[in-house]
Amino acid sequence: MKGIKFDFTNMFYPNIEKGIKYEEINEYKDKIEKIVSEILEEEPGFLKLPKNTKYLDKILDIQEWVQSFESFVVLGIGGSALGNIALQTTLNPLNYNYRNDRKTPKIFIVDNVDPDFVASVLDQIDPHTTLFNVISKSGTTAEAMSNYLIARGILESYGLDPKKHIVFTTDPENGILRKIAQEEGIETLEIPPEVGGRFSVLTPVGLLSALAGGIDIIDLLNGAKTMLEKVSNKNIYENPAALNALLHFLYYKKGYNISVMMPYSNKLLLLADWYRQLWAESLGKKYDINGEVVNVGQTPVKALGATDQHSQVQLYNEGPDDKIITFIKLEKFERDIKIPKIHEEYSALSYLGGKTLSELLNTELFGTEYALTEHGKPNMKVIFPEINAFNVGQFFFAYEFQTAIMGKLLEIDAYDQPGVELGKKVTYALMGREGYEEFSKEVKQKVEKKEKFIL
Ligand SMILES: O=P(O)(O)OC[C@H]1O[C@H](O)[C@H](O)[C@@H](O)[C@@H]1O
Repeated sequence: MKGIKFDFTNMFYPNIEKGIKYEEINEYKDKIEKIVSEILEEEPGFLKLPKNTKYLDKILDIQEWVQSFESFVVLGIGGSALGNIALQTTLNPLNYNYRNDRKTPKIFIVDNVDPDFVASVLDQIDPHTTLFNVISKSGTTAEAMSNYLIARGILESYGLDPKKHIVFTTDPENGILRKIAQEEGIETLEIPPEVGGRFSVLTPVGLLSALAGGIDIIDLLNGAKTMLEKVSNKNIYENPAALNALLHFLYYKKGYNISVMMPYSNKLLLLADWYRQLWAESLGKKYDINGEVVNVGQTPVKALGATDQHSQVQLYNEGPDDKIITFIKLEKFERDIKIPKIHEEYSALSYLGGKTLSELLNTELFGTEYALTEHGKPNMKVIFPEINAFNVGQFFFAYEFQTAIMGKLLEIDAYDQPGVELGKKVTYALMGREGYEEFSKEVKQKVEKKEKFIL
């Protein structure tokens, strides 16, 4: 069958000595059935996306305009950037201005306020031929807003009409971007109110820059749609998202607090960055749904094969039993390189001659998998037959669904992120935002009173 596959072989006992036993899975069979039914019934926002053509139509309507620019610059952060970055690095890695005989803009994603970084992007674009896509669900995030103000300032300094160079992606009603759009007639795409940032890659948040970069967004959504069918299966043994969630949950209960995602493909690497936000913000929670303090969560970590074999794998093999490793394997690379048969006289080199790099890389993956298993460390694999929009759409959707299930298993709200508020509030206060005067004083006093220890 077409699409990605999940290989759980090395998660189970006796392949892994301390591995999960089938009896443990069986105990949760009914619970998983109930959870999957509940999610399908509750239909959290992201669930509706693969079938919703409303947003797709709107984006396709402006395709020609969007692709008439030379540069397309996303200004957003967190859920308003990580999916975009993953899509571009995975499916538009060369980011050419000319691709498949069709002119598509070069995509830049500015997801920080590091002045050196922002300036380096601005150095590369010509405002006359640039479209800025300001993405913010809330329409208040300081990083996205300051970069918007900078972009707008530049446009105005060139005497360019912001309406012709800016498109907003934001909530249909709330936030300052929506207000500006209404007052000034700036083209604006909607983020469905019920879809949170980290679940929004398949909304206009991710789709517009994807389309701009020449990615087949219809295939992307088709992939998500087929995965929705697959993960709607209530039988734990036939539902990869459910089985993956349950395995992560059962290991978590045994002290496996870390989930490493390790693609053996540079193009697929940043799927792991997208996953980090999804898993961390959705599941890292102080309170459960009943308001009890639980302090749960599993720390997502990103690694790259084979690079990190020479940096992290020592720890993964011999360190504490606290990690689950998910490899991402690519079966068919877009290109391959044959290693020349030079130095046949040295056996330390001659074994490589005549092989391909993809053969070497996937053999290394096999070696790492084998070693981890021998060391008794649980590991699994997501297999991409090849990199295409369909498979990437499947991946996004499977992990979103898995996160929803894990949230229910942990009995927490997987869709909020109250833990990020305090830091934001402090920034607002210290940057002088109206209404934060008292809080600013409070913060300064608290910091002053601290016994300092600076070396
Ligand atoms: O899209 P925005 O409203 O600008 O939010 C961007 C990001 O900001 C916050 O800090 C949240 O923790 C993220 O979940 C969110 O994706």
